Amino acid sequence: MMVTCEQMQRLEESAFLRGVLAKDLMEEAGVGIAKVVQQFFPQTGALVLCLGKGNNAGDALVAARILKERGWQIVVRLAYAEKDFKALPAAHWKALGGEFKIVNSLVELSDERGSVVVMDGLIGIGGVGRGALRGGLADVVLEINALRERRHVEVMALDLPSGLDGNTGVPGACCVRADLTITIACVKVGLLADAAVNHVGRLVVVPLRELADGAGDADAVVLLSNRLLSKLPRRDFDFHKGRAGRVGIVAGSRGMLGAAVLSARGALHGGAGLVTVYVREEMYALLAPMMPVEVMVKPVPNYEVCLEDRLDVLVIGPGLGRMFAEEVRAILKKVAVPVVLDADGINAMAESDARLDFLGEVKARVLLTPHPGEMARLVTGAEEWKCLSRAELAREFAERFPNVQLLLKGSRTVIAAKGRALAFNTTGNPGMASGGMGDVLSGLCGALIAQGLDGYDAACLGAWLSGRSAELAITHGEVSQESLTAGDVAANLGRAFASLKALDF
Ligand SMILES: NC(=O)C1=CN([C@@H]2O[C@H](COP(=O)(O)OP(=O)(O)OC[C@H]3O[C@@H](n4cnc5c(N)ncnc54)[C@H](OP(=O)(O)O)[C@@H]3O)[C@@H](O)[C@H]2O)[C@@H](O)CC1
Ligand SMILES: Nc1ncnc2c1ncn2[C@@H]1O[C@H](COP(=O)(O)OP(=O)(O)O)[C@@H](O)[C@H]1O
Ligand SMILES: [K+]
Repeated sequence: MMVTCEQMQRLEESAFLRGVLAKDLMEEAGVGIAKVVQQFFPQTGALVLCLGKGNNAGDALVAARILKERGWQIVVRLAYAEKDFKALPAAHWKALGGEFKIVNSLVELSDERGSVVVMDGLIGIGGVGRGALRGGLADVVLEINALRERRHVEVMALDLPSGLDGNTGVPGACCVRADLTITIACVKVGLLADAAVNHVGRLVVVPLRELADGAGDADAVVLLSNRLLSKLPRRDFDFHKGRAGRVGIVAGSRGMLGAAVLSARGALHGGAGLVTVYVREEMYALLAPMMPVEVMVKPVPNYEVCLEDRLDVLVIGPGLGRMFAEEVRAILKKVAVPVVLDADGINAMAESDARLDFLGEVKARVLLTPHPGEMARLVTGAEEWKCLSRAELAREFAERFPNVQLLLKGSRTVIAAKGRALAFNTTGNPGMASGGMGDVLSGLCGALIAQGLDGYDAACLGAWLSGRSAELAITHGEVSQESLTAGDVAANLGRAFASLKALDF
């Protein structure tokens, strides 16, 4: 459920009227935040608490109390004097005990060695409608952003990045740039605005039992493991490869053969029963040795031949090049099974004279997976869509093409289909900004469709899993955001499935 800050405050007020205690909510929030920290930062280090005077600071203090017991070194930067704390955070300030360091400025941490994680507990929904940050809060925000930029510390914002308008998502002049935002109970609408993305970063929701339902936008959801897991088919003991599904892949061309390999790896590690990659005869000798041995590589004189095979889904486009556009369009006119249309598959349509009308005439269900550049090519000329946000564009597009499910890629991937809630992915990191990530995703989505999911569910699950895989490659593997490759994402999909089943954040 997505809420405005005012709706969130009303939810809290009605919980208090039912007898729920603010201190219990804060304890539950803090326990959840500590779990999130342990998931994303399995190695302990220095935890720098940046505290305002309200309950947002209280959440941070509860989490810090727990993390201190688990071995984190606590450092505190106060935006106000200690005496200014409201009652609840004041109590948790006392409970934190001694044994921590107070700094007057975060500049003091510029040369701190080891892992440093900053927690922004400056201000949450209490800042709504109060204008730009002032005084001590503004000073600390500037210090956080400077430390993040120069010292490469990780910044976690609690509930909202301080300085962000939680309703519109517009960042104020002083606004925390977080790598991770841990929002409490419900997602505040502003967190999903296009303007907010570089301040929010990875979005995590810590649920609170007593604030679970209520008013808000039910036509939009964020993708969370607890909702996604039920979409993943549970395998019977006598499951076999035929039931796991047959994925056909039309991908790769001279200069871009690796795209076919990455897509096939996405399909294999996504659980497909049988994966067949179709390759032009003249490329066969080059591509076949590059493929994982589990993949069937079929030389064809023309890609339309794939229509003769028994398949459950056809993935078309990764690294296909522009010279087979006619064949792609011919396949789309005849294909009966669901299609995942990516990259040059999308370009093949964008280049046709009919463009969007062509898409409307395709009989099969099509999961379209454009990145923003491919999307722009596809809707060129559709003037009415020029000024829309990513979410609005996805919604309008899905409304116009009922046979299409849209996965619009980006740091905040959105998924839309007619009659379904607009879904915002939460996982992934800037390490994914390198070639081939989308190729893995296309094969992964294909595998999920082959296992019986519809295109919308496959897109939701595929986006979450590929982003989570990128995260796990960094937290549990030997790579950094800089060194992460699409191959790492394919290789870590098993960890991502395990993480989904563990109901990780
Ligand atoms: N209620 C609960 O039980 C639960 C609450 N929860 C948590 O509490 C958070 C809300 O806490 P909150 O209401 O205490 O407000 P919070 O955001 O900490 O700060 C408000 C303070 O900031 C100040 N201030 C405001 N604007 C300013 C400006 N522009 N520039 C400078 N200062 C400004 C203002 O000071 P004033 O100006 O009034 O003196 C005020 O004292 C919520 O986001 C969530 O994290 C969860 O644990 C769930 C249970
Ligand atoms: N900063 C980021 N945060 C999260 N996910 C990202 C980020 N950058 C890229 N991605 C994801 O990586 C993938 C890139 O896909 P795409 O651009 O099609 O790659 P390619 O065409 O090279 O295979 C998409 O799933 C996208 O959502
Ligand atoms: K905050």
